[in-house]
Amino acid sequence: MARKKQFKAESKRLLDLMINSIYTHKEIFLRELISNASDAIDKLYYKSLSENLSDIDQNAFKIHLEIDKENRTLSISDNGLGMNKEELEENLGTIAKSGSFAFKQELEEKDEKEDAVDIIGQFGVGFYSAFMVANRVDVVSKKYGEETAYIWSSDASDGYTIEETSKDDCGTTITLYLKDNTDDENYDEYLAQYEIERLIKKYSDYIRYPIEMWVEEQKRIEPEDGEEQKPEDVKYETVKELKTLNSMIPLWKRSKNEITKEEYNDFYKSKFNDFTDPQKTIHFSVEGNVSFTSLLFIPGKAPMNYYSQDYKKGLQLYSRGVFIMDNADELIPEHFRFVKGLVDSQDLNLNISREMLQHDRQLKVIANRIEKKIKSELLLMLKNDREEYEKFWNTFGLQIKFGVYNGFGANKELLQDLLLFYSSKEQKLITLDEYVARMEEGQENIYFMSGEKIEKIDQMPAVQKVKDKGYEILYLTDNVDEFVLQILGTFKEKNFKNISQGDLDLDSEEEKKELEKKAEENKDMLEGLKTALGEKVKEVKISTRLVDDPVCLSSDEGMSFEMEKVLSAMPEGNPYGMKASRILEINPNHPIFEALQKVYAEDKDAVKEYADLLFDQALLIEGFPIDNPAEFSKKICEFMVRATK
Ligand SMILES: Nc1ncnc2c1ncn2[C@@H]1O[C@H](COP(=O)(O)OP(=O)(O)OP(=O)(O)O)[C@@H](O)[C@H]1O
Repeated sequence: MARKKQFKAESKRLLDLMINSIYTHKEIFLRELISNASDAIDKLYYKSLSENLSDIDQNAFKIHLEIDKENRTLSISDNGLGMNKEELEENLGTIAKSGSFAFKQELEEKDEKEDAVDIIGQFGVGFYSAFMVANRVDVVSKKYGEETAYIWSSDASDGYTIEETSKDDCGTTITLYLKDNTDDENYDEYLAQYEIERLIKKYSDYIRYPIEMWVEEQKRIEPEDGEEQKPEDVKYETVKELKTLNSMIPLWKRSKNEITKEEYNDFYKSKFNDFTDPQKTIHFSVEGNVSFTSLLFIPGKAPMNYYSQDYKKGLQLYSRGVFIMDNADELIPEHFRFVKGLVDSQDLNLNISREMLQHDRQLKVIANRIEKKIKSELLLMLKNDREEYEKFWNTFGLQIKFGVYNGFGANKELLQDLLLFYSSKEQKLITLDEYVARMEEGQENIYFMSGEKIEKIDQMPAVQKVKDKGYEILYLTDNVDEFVLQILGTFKEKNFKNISQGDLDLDSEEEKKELEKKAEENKDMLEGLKTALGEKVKEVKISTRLVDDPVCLSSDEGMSFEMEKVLSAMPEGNPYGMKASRILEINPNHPIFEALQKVYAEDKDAVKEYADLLFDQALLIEGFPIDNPAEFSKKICEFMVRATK
């Protein structure tokens, strides 16, 4: 009879804690046991290399899973280094004692580089996660090079036993006696082949040794005569076969030039559930204080839920090929939230459950490198493949614009070179850099005009004058555009200038004098128009920005018409009633100006009707609703009738 040894008192408490508190998901027990098996094989592999062992066949290394439904057990076997009696006692009898960690340290002390092995274990607790799903665990182990095998057995509550047993080859078999099902928990699922397959794919797909299991699959029975069969005649048989459940080598660990575009695309589509090929794949490794490999994708299409709260940004995280978490949020900045992909690093500080990262410096370093890499790849695309970049821009440009605006412009320096706006001159999208590079001599500002559509903006009265001067204008059609330019403030020391706001200052000294004279001569009439319009306008003045059109509205610096419209369109409305100032500008070179002068000279009050009509016209041109459309229409008709009398 084996002598029963007791867990130390603290160990018992710790074990209880382990079983009930460390992990959120019971299913990770399999990940932990597979990782241990892989570590054990790594150790034997290392030993065989360093001691030149001829009886070790490296191609035979494997992990084997077995489901026994009758006895409700699941076992995990490896042909790794195994443990002798002392090691079983040390490693499995002492919680938080990691033989694997000690092994790794030993190697490091010997200055043997870590890449010889890729040991996963470090805390010395993973094994006990088995007790989350099992009420008894047997560990049969035989150490390489030793004669005797031992069985360690425990039901967690009442200590453990170690006895001699027999085992042919070196390695370890861990058998879990699954707990009885409860109302909340169905432990039988760990006896289901598909569930085990799913868990291996999810957590242990890139363990570098084959994980095998006998599986039952339905196979079609081919007719003997080889003839075509009708679907209803097709017969199936259940076939048992030994199947390797994991892919072993992660795509990102393979050399870049060996991977085809198709492989990348297929990987992306299956991993991130997309039907469309990614627009861009970025695969890179960084060596240094924090080493990592990253495989990133810019999707070809924005996901359906991209602009909703359901969308979760973040990258998948692997540590030494073991899946740690989905959507590691800190790894990707908000302005690149469309990027999907993963990071694999052995330098991460994981918390004990390996379900979370410690929020530490390493993580920041990785996130920084990723951000820079995405930016530089986008810039390269912009430079070398404009068409591709525009495709990207049409899908995710809005996100970049929000990125500039958000956080009071904290990321504007990083993102400003990625911006595109429509150019009046080129009639296509251009960068701010391109705009500035071809500014006319003496041109001080980067001109822009906002509106609903390019064609509409192009028709706006104020646009003509700037165009006539030979200056390029950026046409802004997204709500966020003006806010973006406002937060940028300047670009390459050039100011942004809204051509419907403030003084454009495009006239020569002579022209200015001429206009001042006209304003002085018509001072009374302009005041009369202002009085007629009352509070609706801040001022009525002679325009310096109109060429062919009779009137336009302009605003002071500060709030622009476009911003007012954006605020009013917000779900909560424009709560503070913030409005752009309205200045009615009249073209002194338009026949309407002469007509006004004439009417004013004959009957000062008659000018009021003209004032209302002109103001309503200006509102309509600017895309604002008018107060009284019926009245407007009536007046137009009256004028038309009058004109024919
Ligand atoms: N299949 C196995 N073959 C050989 N040794 C094993 C096996 N499983 C566990 N061990 C030994 O038991 C120790 C404790 O395992 P446990 O899973 O609790 O911790 P760990 O793997 O070292 O660290 P972590 O908590 O990070 O997983 C391991 O370090 C290893 O020395």
